[in-house]
Amino acid sequence: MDIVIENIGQLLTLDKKGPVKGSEMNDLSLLENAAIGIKNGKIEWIGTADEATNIKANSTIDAKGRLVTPGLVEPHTHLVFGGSREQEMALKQQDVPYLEILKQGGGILSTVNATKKASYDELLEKALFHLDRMAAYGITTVEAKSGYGLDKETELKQLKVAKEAGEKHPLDIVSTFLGAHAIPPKYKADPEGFLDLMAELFDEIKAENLAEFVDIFTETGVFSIEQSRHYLQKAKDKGFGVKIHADEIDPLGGTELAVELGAISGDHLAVTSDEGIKQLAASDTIGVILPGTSFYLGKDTYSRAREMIDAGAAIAISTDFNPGSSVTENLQLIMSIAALKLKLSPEEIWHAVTVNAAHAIGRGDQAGSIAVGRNADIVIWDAPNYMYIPYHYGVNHVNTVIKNGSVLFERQEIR
Ligand SMILES: O=C(O)CC1=NCN=C1
Ligand SMILES: [Zn+2]
Repeated sequence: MDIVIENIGQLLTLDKKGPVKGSEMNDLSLLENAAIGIKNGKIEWIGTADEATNIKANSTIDAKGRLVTPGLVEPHTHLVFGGSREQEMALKQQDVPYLEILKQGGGILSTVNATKKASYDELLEKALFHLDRMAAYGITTVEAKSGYGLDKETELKQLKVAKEAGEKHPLDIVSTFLGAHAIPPKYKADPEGFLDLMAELFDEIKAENLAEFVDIFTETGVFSIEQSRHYLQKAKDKGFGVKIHADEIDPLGGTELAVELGAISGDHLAVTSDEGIKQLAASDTIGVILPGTSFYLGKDTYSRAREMIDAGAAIAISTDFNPGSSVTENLQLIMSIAALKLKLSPEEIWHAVTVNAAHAIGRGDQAGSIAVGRNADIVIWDAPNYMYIPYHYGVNHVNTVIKNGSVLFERQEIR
């Protein structure tokens, strides 16, 4: 054995077929006084602390009775972007609505301008920097969207940056093409024409393996249900999985569209209708809930994720890391907001940041669980149990992050 992690107080394996739905999300199996054996970057053995004493290993890590879980899976980020939008904070404080800022040419369009100006290397360096911070927060697999180009050249630039970031950085990246993120000014009167332009990229993106999913912002003032249906059907016909930024601000019925199209996930779902909750619960589409965005946009209402799970849906949660509507890589903070504002139990939250998040990006067989044969993506936490993480909010509880069997991050003691 290469490494044995011994003296694990509480081990959450989350070793379930998944996606985990409804009341199943509350059924969290855990092992106490456990140990894990790692060999060639994979999990080779899981057992008790006593059994571990008979195992020869090149090195051991003493978990000192702490919590150990799978590496977190981040299913929804806008990782690759130029610039920043701190100047919009004042508008948010004056309660200028998100869609109004966008209409005035700010918001997404402001980041589009900055992304077009940024060089490939600047975008790559920035993405690697944010991936380092995500790793330090315990995240070991990340979904990354394009969507700040809104022209062929810049959308491809973003996707190529994400691909190279995945090759250069130890975290695993899953890419999504979000060229349909907003309508650029020159297509203001012709959103369909813009979607046709973005759809022309499908063949090249598929051929160069630049994205596995195609996503669209279905929202008032962006793309309608009909435009989204037509565009995503084209993407499905080209062999892409589909996702939808659905029911974030206005309840257009994006959740129902995600279910209708067999989307792997419907994301945001902040204002999903009763009918949408019913259809989601009866489907295989995973609801990816972004409560940090509701918080950051100063919303009084949050996704009805509690009702979604009670109705039988599979739910994942995410930071929605992006430069305008949720500027944080701290998925642990989102776990706390999910507890306090979505009223999810700690058990549901742990399913939502591991096994269900992995399934929401097509990695259910590779990430989000600790099981023999899986990649050794593991986090040792400075916490006695799994309830502690959502309970103690806003800080980083990570002690050690292991990715494919290598230690990526260890908290440094200052004393
Ligand atoms: O504002 C942004 O940059 C990201 C976003 N897209 C749709 N909702 C939020
Ligand atoms: Zn988003």
